[in-house]
This record gives sequence, structure tokens and C-alpha cells, in this order.
Amino acid sequence: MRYILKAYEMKMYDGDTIERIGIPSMVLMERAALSVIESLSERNLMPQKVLVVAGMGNNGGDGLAVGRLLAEKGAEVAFYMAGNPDKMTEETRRQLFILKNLGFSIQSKLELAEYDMVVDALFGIGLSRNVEGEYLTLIREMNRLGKKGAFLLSLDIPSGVCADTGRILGEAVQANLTVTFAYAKRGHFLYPGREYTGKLMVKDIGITESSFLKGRPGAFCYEKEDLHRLLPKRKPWGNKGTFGKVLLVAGSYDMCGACVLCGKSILRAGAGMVKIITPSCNRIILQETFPEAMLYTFEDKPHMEKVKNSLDWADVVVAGPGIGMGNGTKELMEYLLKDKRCPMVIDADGLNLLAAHQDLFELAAERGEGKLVITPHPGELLRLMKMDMEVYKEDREKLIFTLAKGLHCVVAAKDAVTLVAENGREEIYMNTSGNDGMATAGSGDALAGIIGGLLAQGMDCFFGACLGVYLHGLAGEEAAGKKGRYGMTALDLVKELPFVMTFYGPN
Ligand SMILES: NC(=O)C1=CN([C@@H]2O[C@H](COP(=O)(O)OP(=O)(O)OC[C@H]3O[C@@H](n4cnc5c(N)ncnc54)[C@H](O)[C@@H]3O)[C@@H](O)[C@H]2O)[C@@H](O)CC1
Ligand SMILES: Nc1ncnc2c1ncn2[C@@H]1O[C@H](COP(=O)(O)OP(=O)(O)O)[C@@H](O)[C@H]1O
Ligand SMILES: [K+]
Repeated sequence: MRYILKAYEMKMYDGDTIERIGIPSMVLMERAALSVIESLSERNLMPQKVLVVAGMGNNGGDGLAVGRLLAEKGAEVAFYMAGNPDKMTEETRRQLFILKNLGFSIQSKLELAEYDMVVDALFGIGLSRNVEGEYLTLIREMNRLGKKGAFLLSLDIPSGVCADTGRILGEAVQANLTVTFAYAKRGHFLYPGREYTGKLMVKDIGITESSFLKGRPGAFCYEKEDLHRLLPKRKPWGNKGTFGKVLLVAGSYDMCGACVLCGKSILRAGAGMVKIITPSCNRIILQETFPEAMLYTFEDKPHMEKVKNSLDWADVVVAGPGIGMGNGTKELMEYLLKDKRCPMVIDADGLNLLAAHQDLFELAAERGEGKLVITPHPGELLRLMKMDMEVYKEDREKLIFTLAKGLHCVVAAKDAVTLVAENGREEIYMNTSGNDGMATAGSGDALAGIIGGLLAQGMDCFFGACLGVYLHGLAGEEAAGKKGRYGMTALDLVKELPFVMTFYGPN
């Protein structure tokens, strides 16, 4: 698990480390610069001819120190500084003083020579508005040198990327490598900033969790090493009941695939049994393609007595994939929602039904804490919130928290970076696994199934949803590794899930 910070959080922990703990800021800066040299040597990158482009803030100070250390290692280093020297921070002023004492000079005009590395130290997490004028020209110049073959190394964050949102404030450096200090920032993972970050390396510089006294970071993500402890432990003595029974309400006349993709994901995630409620037109297909599943198929509308029996049997309900919005689906959802005993995952048309019928929305909200996970994609989220795309782009996180509060539930809001929030919990999970190959029909059905399968094994709604999202992305990475991002399908992803869980898991 690692934290993903906003700029103000980083500044708060930075400040605490310097003021309360007592590590001088110049020590942190030297460690930051040393960690950059270490990162380069880990990647076998030792440049000969380097240009450092530094701003007046502390990011610029980092850049001057990195340049000095590269020169110590034998590189020919040119320095250029932009901005008003009156605004130079104390630490950066000190770095400049050191450079001058060592005989280095700062170019008064940017020399357009050939460089094999450009160190981008123009802006770090202090960037607060759009870049203009000379800054804009410099960012373009760095990118031009990058296109000509120079390696673009950004310190902390590519200049021009907003550390909190990943937005591009005017224009940004298209880094090959970003070395960031202490913790990753949101802008490294949120698009479009993620595309500008290149390879990300996070380096320890002495700022630690002991500085979290005034508040913990608001976002975290998982890493592969975490799976060992996160996956539900298998019980060697267990039987199929031990690992959980999932009732899947999915599919309709023209949509059987959702039953298969979601149902298989439930079992592949480790649940013991799955029973599918679906129209009878899907029965033969399911029996042939998915013989592990039990079925209750119905002709016109389901008999509620049969639904009740299935609910009594289930430990978890997954409802919505491919059910459509017609013929009895509202009544079915209403019946499922009224039975509040077991946790429920609602996806796809299940969510569209909640959006279309206020009484269903209210029933869902009445299930109470720890009983509901919803997995909307952006369209479903906006339908549920009755908002338009502009609001989503403006403040997606706020929307997600509002929805979690309104439904007293866990929201796994799918997108290229899926976020998971829970009513009453301040921190948000920010997913870093996956790729654009997952933008393929049925991939969302797989996610609902994986989460259902994890809940069936006893996981709590929030952590089950976070883990499900992470595993889903990892399985997507494996599928892309084998089939490529163009041609991989949702079923390819589902097939990789057991590998991901076994390879990184505890068994
Ligand atoms: N001791 C410390 O505080 C440490 C700080 N570190 C570095 O310090 C950086 C943060 O330093 P700062 O807070 O000085 O911020 P930056 O170095 O990111 O620069 C911010 C400066 O740029 C100005 N600015 C912001 N947006 C602008 C725009 N669009 N156009 C023109 N000027 C603009 C601000 O007014 C401010 O003067 C981190 O990213 C990291 O690289 C590291 O050295 C680690 C230790
Ligand atoms: N560019 C991307 N990077 C990572 N994950 C993605 C990307 N695009 C889509 N995904 C993931 O793929 C899934 C798509 O789900 P969804 O839109 O519900 O598809 P469907 O309705 O076809 O099942 C989500 O889990 C989403 O997070
Ligand atoms: K930078």
C-alpha cells in the first residue's frame, strides 16, 4: 500500500519534518538530489552532456543540486534559471551560492546545444496557475530537445502538471522519467498528468509517516507486494460453502454474455458457488458455456417465491449486468433491495434502474452501511447523480463522495483511474493497475463479479471493492501482455485472474 498525496499534504509533512522533527531543509534537498542520482544509476543512465532548467522555487534548488552531483560524476552540465531572482527561495539561493563557489556559471540565455539529458526543475508541486511567457517557451524547448533525443528527467513532477488533479496547466514537460520525493502525488496517476510522467520512481528522502500528526493522506493505492496480505486466506479444511455463495441476477433476452463474464469472475475470484437468475432463453447457453453455475431461469417474470429461496441461500448478491430495464426488472430489483441481509453489488442496468426510479434509489440507501457496493462507469454515475459531464470533469472526487453519502454505500467509480470511496471514510482508493485494453465490452461485468467473489469470502465492502478493482486491473495487464491492448477481450481478462491471484497471492 502506498499513499498518493496532494501538494498541501506534501507541504504539511515537509514542514513538519523540517520544523518539528528538525531535519534541515537543505538536508532534505541534498537527499532528494542524491536519490535522483541513485535512480539514474539504478537505470544505468549516466549522461555526459546535461542541461538543467531550474525555477526559483525549491524544485529549482533540487535541479541545481542534481546538476552539481552529475558534474561530480564527470558530466558536462549547463545551468539555466528562469524567473524573478527576488522570488528565489532561501534553499535555492543557497544551492546557487554553492554552485558559484564551485566555479559554475548560470547561462544568461538558454544555449541551444545538443544535450543527452535535460533535467526539468522548473516547477514542482508549487505550480499554482497556467504557465505563460518564458516558462511556456522553456517547456516547449525542453520537449523539443526531448524529441531530438535528449532524455527528459523531471524532478518531483513534470513542470506544467498540476500535482493535485493531473491537469495540464498550459503545457507540460513530456518526461521519460520522473523521480518524486517521499510520496507519489495524485498528478502522477491521474490523466492527463500520468501520460507526461513517464516512468515514475518514488524515493525516500527522510519524510515519513511520523509527520502525519496533523492528518493522514487522503488517498492510497495498492501494489503487488500487498496482495500477499490482502487476499482472503484460503481455509485448507473449507468446502464450497465456506468460500461463499453468490446469487447473480444478470442477463436478458439479448444479453447472455453478462451472466457468463460476471459469473465466471465470481468463481475465478475464489467464491465457492454461484447461482444465476436469468430469463430461460439463456439456460442452454449457460449450461453449455458455464456448467459450474446453478440456475433459476424464468419464462416471463421471475416467481418471487423462487427468488426468495435463492436469497435465503446466498451470502452475497450481485445484480444488474445485462438485465435491461424492461419487463419486471424494476419489481425484481425492488424485491432484492428489500432483503437487506447480505451485501449486494449493483452494476450496469441495476444502477440505471436506481437512476430511473427514486423509490429504488431510496430502498438502496436504506440497506445501511457495509451492505452495498455500486460500480458505476461515468455514464451511470452521472445518471445516478442527475448531473452532466462538465460537473464530472470539474470535481469527480466530490461527486463520488456525494453519491456514497446519498446511498450510504461504497462507490467503485470506474474509469481509466477507478476511485473507490465509502460513506463516512475520508480516504479514497485510487487505482493504478490496468490499461486501455480494458476499455472493451464486458470488462465492467467482470469487475462486478470479482468484487462479489471477494465479498463472498468474507471481505468487507470497502476493502473488497478496492482489492477487486486492483486485481481486475492486474488481470487486464496480464491479458494485454498476452493478447495486446488492441485485441484483448473481457474473457481474456477473466482467464488471467487466477494467475494474478496465485502468482502474487499467499498460496
Ligand atoms: N525542503 C523542502 O521543502 C523540499 C522541497 N522539495 C522540492 O520543492 C518543490 C516545491 O517547492 P516550492 O514550494 O518552492 O514550489 P516550486 O519549486 O514548484 O515553485 C513554485 C514557485 O513558482 C511560482 N509559480 C507557481 N505557478 C507559477 C506559474 N504558472 N508561473 C510562474 N510562477 C509560478 C510560485 O509562486 C512559487 O514561487 C518540490 O516539488 C520539490 O521538488 C525537495 O527539495 C524536497 C525537500
Ligand atoms: N483506459 C483505461 N485504463 C484502465 N482501465 C480502464 C480503461 N478504460 C476502461 N477501464 C476499465 O474497464 C472497465 C470498463 O467497465 P464498463 O465501462 O462498465 O464496461 P462494460 O459496461 O462494457 O462492462 C472498468 O473497470 C474501467 O475501469
Ligand atoms: K519539475
